[in-house]
Amino acid sequence: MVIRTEGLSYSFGSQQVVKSLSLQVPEGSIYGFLGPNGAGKTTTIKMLLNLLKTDEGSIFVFEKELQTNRIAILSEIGSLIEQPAIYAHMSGRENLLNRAMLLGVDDARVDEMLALVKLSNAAGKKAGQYSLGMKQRLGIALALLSNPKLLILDEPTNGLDPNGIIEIRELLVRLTRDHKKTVFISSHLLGEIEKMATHVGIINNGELLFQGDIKDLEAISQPMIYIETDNVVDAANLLQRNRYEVANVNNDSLTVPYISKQQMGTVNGLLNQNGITVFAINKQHKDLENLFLSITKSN
Ligand SMILES: Nc1ncnc2c1ncn2[C@@H]1O[C@H](COP(=O)(O)OP(=O)(O)OP(=O)(O)O)[C@@H](O)[C@H]1O
Repeated sequence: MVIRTEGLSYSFGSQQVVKSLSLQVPEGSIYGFLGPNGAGKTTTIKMLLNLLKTDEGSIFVFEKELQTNRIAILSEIGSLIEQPAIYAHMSGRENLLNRAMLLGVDDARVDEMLALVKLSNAAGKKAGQYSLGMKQRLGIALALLSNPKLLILDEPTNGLDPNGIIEIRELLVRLTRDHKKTVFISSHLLGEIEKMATHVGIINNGELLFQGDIKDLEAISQPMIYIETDNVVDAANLLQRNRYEVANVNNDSLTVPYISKQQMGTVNGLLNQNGITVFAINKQHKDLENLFLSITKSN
């Protein structure tokens, strides 16, 4: 494991915000650390980076205990928490050259990193004029300069537009696939993590609710077919008679588990043939809140 924690806990005063976390982050994974705002993600990340001292429990990075191997471990971690430390009056390249000099890294690596994060064309532009997405990518390039094995990113796509999110996602996939990095990324958006993570840890109120392979999460976060109709009662009865598991029944809508496009067509046909008007029918992904409910039920 690249990161392994045991019984990790943290309190701010009397409020315990991280509760006995046992994280397991495999080598080469994109590990999505998922949880709503205030769940304890940033606090956990700060402990992993030795920016906060743990109350209880232990942290192993690259199978070495963090406290007793701080310098060796931290030199192998690149991180981005909150805003990247960027000088607005300097260009992207100057920001990187400046950091390269401080780290004693070869200047050649600066152009390599600019290419990797797709900022070569904007390298001469003042970083203060970059879009939010470009700033985040410059932040990641800065974090990667020293060629760390592990990258820890706290909500790197916060506030980005869809294009900016896609650019970051593609970059992280390239980093693990082509450059053998391990990426630990926090987010409060299930949909975003599902699209790139290989492993997931889900945290709520400081507690780890789920951890495992993304495929295991998919089984729990199964999508639903959302059906809006003029006659919910008849629709529910008809679907149940046909062995569909009806859920979320409201005044004008209900859901059944999604299996395939074909099955969605069959459901639509069944309703229509029985005189039930379907105003809308679509595939609906679970949001984080509904996922919590499913996890709690399946536990
Ligand atoms: N310096 C602090 N002093 C007191 N309480 C704090 C402090 N920092 C965070 N907290 C509290 O700890 C809890 C966890 O916060 P944390 O920032 O770790 O959550 P998060 O999952 O990263 O959420 P967000 O995405 O909103 O940052 C929250 O209830 C927060 O209010």
